[in-house]
Amino acid sequence: MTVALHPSIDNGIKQGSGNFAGGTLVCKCKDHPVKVGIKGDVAHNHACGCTKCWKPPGATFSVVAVVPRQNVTVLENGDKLQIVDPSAVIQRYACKACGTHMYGRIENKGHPFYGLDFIHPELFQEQGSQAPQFAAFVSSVIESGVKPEQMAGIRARLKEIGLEPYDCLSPALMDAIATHVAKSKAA
Ligand SMILES: N[C@@H](CCC(=O)N[C@@H](CS)C(=O)NCC(=O)O)C(=O)O
Ligand SMILES: [Zn+2]
Ligand SMILES: [Zn+2]
Repeated sequence: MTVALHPSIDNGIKQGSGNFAGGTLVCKCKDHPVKVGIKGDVAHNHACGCTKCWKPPGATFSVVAVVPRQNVTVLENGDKLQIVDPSAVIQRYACKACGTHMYGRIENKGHPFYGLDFIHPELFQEQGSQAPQFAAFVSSVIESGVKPEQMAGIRARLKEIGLEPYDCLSPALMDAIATHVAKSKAA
């Protein structure tokens, strides 16, 4: 049986249109859903295996991307949002009723990713946003109950659908973080 990763990638990666103008993220509530407007396309879309990123029921991975924080606007029913863990680096705003994470924000101005919000593109009501590019924090799925002996199959399946598996972030993002740290130390 094929390993289930996430419903939006299990049947193969659907490429983005390349000119996604933005759209609206909608939570899973039937009544009064939270709606969040996003300007422009997402960047660095990826599968994340960490325990903190929101996943739909049954998924092993989250699918998460970033957008500039000024491109994120709560449009409707923002009173239903609450921060999941105020002590986390990424403050994830989730719907109190259905649990869906609508956006995650970094408030530490010294953080390498300050200025970028984390969102889940599967919540767009529109099609065409950037496709996932790689898989991050793959070994972390073990913390959610995946057996270590399942990891070879999971990594093989990620590669099969075109997502290179990494146990932290991709080399490009790890280099960006290290560059930020080096510059902060030099300053
Ligand atoms: N192994 C840990 C990794 C958690 C982690 O470091 N997640 C990354 C990727 S989302 C991160 O940047 N976390 C910051 C945060 O969650 O606030 C877990 O699965 O809980
Ligand atoms: Zn909801
Ligand atoms: Zn994560």
